[in-house]
Amino acid sequence: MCKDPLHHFLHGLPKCEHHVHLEGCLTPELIFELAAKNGVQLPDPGVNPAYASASTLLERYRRFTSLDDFLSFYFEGMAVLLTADDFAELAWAYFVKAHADGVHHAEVFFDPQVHIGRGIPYATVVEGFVAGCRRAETELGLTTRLILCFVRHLPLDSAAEVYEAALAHGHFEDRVVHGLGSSSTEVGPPKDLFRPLFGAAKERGIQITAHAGEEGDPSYIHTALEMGAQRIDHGIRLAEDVELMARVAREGVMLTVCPISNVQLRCVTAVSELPIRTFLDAGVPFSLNSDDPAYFGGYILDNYCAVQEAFNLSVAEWRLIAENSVRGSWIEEARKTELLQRIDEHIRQHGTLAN
Ligand SMILES: Nc1ncnc2[nH]cnc12
Ligand SMILES: [Zn+2]
Repeated sequence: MCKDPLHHFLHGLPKCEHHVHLEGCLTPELIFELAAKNGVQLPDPGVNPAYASASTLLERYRRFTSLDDFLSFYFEGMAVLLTADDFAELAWAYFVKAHADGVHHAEVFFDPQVHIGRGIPYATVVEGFVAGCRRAETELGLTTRLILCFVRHLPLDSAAEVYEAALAHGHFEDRVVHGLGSSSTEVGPPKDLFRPLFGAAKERGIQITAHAGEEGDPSYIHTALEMGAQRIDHGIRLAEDVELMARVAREGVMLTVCPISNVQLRCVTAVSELPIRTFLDAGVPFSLNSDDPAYFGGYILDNYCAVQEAFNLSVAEWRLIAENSVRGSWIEEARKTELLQRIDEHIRQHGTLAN
């Protein structure tokens, strides 16, 4: 728990999370547990000593050197997920944590291409994650949205295959899958790799978001917007291009910022280096998120607290962040109104105590 006097206020502040990878909620304990249950061979600790135990794996997670260094563990870890129940258990574990942190609405990413690549059918992955979402809605009162991420380290054909699978199952029409994203390694693959798929999706009215400007320079953000992205995941390097930043503010494009992730992956050396103040001053809407909480050692409330400790924001600024998180969510107007009222009530009850 953080020491800031605003901790209690931040805990109860109604939150929306828009940037969390369900596979990034796989803790070392669950990796070892599922590997044993499913008879999956983890990497040989003789070759990679990090895999000696759950605690050595966790220690290794504190020493990521880059996005790609993290991704190698992230893609290795998810190999233990085999059955629909495994995916459901993973999603449920995240929602329980998120609910305890004051999340009311969660939009969650998943990477079907990677699971298909290791022989798990698309339908099994979605069945499990949807079961976790439905349980969170029924038992915790959350609203949830599943966002299918294309991964940039695999060929366009494999992204097209999952897009076709989602279409064939009617998952966009039925709102089982609410939108598309793109993630994985940033600098290297063509910036506009998913242009044909995003173009086709846009014509069908499917929502689009894209990881950009995490390690890559602002031109990655520019390209993502040009391809139809309505939100930008991370986007921290936007502050390096004042003109583009003014456009993002003018168009109300929300950034889904992940402060602890950015420190853990060495995009910045401390949360205080993030352009939070710059974005507030420029009118750029953003939400605060956990990205891959099991790997980075912090869920959403830890991220809110880290920002508070670094920037000492006012209650009015927290109101703006919370309200923008609602406005940038892919939910119906009635749900937005309800969440905005909850924020208002929380601030009227606890805001003056926090000041
Ligand atoms: N931080 C991140 N950036 C890009 N792809 C990811 N996949 C999971 N976490 C990611
Ligand atoms: Zn991410």
